[in-house]
Amino acid sequence: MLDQADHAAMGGVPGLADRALARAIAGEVLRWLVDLDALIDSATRQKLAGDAKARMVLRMMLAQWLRLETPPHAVIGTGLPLLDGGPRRLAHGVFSNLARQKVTLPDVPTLPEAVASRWGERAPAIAAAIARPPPLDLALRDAAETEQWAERLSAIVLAPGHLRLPRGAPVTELAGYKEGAWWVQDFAASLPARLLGPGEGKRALDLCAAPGGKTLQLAAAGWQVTALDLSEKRLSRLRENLTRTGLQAEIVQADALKWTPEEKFDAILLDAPCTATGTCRRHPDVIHRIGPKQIDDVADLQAKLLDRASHWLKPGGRLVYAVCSLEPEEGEHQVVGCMLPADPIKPEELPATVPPTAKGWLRTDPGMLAEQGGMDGFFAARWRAD
Ligand SMILES: C[S@@+](CC[C@H](N)C(=O)[O-])C[C@H]1O[C@@H](n2cnc3c(N)ncnc32)[C@H](O)[C@@H]1O
Repeated sequence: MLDQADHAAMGGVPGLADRALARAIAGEVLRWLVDLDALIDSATRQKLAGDAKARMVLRMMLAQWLRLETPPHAVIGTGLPLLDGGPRRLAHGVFSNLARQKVTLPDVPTLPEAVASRWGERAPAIAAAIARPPPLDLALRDAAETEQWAERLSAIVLAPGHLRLPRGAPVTELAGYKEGAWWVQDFAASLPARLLGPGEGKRALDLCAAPGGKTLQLAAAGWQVTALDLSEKRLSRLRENLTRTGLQAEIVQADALKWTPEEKFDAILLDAPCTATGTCRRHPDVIHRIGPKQIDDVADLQAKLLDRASHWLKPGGRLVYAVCSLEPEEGEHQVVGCMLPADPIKPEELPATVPPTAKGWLRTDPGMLAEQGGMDGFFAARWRAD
């Protein structure tokens, strides 16, 4: 969602540096929204409406000063003109008052109450992970070259085939980008495809495949991949990724709720559409945008997709269901509805830093791997057809 808004909003912003700054301000406002609003409310006699333009501009000004370390006079110079013909004096007074008091933000962003109660005891670690944008993770086309690429890119190794670089690295200028030696993929997002093992030329369906991080992984692991997605626009990114990496997959644009395969598969990866709350470090808009209604709607779609996919396996074939969501309704609750025999994940199938749960599922949280910059929240489970 933030990416879509970004695309629409950036139309009138010339220059890469200005766009990066606008994106950084939006990201910081979304991460620290509750705390920024508390500061604004502490300095106004009458509470500003939630959607008042003065509040919006003050949030941006405070985020620039408190998070992006822009000096107050520069913030005033760029922020107040946004309120020309409006409550400019009010905003000036509020900002100057807070700057004089040298207010600060807490170490960890405060989550909206409903979100904190939804995430329960996991909430503090997730909130801490939201405080900073995440580092850059790369999945390698050839895991045997892990050490070599780690050295070339000055990266740390998270697991065979997966590297981490500091955030802000210019992706298209990094060694190996042009020749397609790697693609950008959060470490947690790389785990579900690992659960299908090597392909040895057998057929895999990547259901809900675009923009294709997991298609690339499956193809690189030797699967003969059919990549299906509803969105032609997102599939065009999958095509670009295949071209850049020199990997291959058959691409199908279709609605998985209507499509039926002509032949069954040895493996299916259903990376279902979800609320994506597990990506809150990168997309902090999900903290404010997702609530029970969005969770219910998507859980309904996930159940239908899982049911359909469970009929498309050859005997002995394996199905992995995955979502980048932190919500049990999309993960733990969802999988109990699948009628196939469970195929619990074994510890030796995953990197030691992310062991499976007692039930043999995968559950990651943004608060895991905290020292190295966290990871997306993912859930995955696996079944094997009789
Ligand atoms: C979580 S994303 C997939 C990410 C992808 N697996 C990857 O690793 O890059 C979910 C995808 O489901 C697709 N989708 C949603 N509803 C669908 C449907 N009814 N049939 C097929 N694809 C659908 C969306 O277009 C979106 O690309």
